[in-house]
Amino acid sequence: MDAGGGEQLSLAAVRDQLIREEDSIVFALIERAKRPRNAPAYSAAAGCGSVAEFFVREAQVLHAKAGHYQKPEDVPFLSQDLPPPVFPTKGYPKVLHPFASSVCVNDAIWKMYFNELLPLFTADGDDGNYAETVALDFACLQALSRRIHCGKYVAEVKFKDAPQDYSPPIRAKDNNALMNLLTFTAVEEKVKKRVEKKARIFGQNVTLEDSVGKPHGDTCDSHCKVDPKVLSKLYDIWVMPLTKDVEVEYLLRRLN
Ligand SMILES: C=C(O[C@@H]1C=C(C(=O)O)C=C[C@H]1O)C(=O)O
Repeated sequence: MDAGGGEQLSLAAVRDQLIREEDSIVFALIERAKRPRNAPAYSAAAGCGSVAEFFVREAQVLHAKAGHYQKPEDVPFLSQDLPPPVFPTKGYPKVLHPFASSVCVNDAIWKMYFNELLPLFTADGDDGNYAETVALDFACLQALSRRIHCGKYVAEVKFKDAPQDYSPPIRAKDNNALMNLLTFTAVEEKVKKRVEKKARIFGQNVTLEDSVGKPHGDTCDSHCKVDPKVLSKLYDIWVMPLTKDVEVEYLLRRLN
């Protein structure tokens, strides 16, 4: 994470990075929405997995060889053993507890994405473009996973800022108390509103005839490439809760 790459890891810097990750998620969903659902890409073929599983496994091998998956927020899907990088990698400052690399909620992200989210923002249908479709899915999965696993940095900063508050529930393994401590409802409300607005702005059709001062409200949402409400729902019921699960998971091991 860029915010984790500098000398000072601060909550403001990590939150700035999360805001930047929103752009990647909104754009990835907009790209995927170009294609219909294309359900056959997700059903297992005889003897092997689906096109989507095949693509993700093979793409991750290539990414790993190129030097990806070295940072704690870059976590592969499908519990895959990956090859080492072919080229020397720069390394990253070790600002997190060593256990950070084993905190992973990608199984939940995978299920959420294919079972719940995809039907909300893709049109019914099958245009046969499965290779392109699963490449777009991979981009969505990676963007979501990266954002959610940045929760490790959030947790580290919160712990460092108030070890006296976090240490007792960590020692007591009190998940609920930790969840309450790390939750900032006002911040979450802003996040939901901002991603909805980003979907509205990034997903509009841009034409040279656009009139200045045209309203960008709910009235034009039906023309957006991804329904802005889907973005706020995605963050509300999946992205933020999973980020907080990562935070709790990280904190529970912070004193080991
Ligand atoms: C990530 C944070 O922790 C929690 C999760 C949030 C999120 O996923 O956007 C926002 C606020 C907090 O409830 C944070 O405090 O910034």
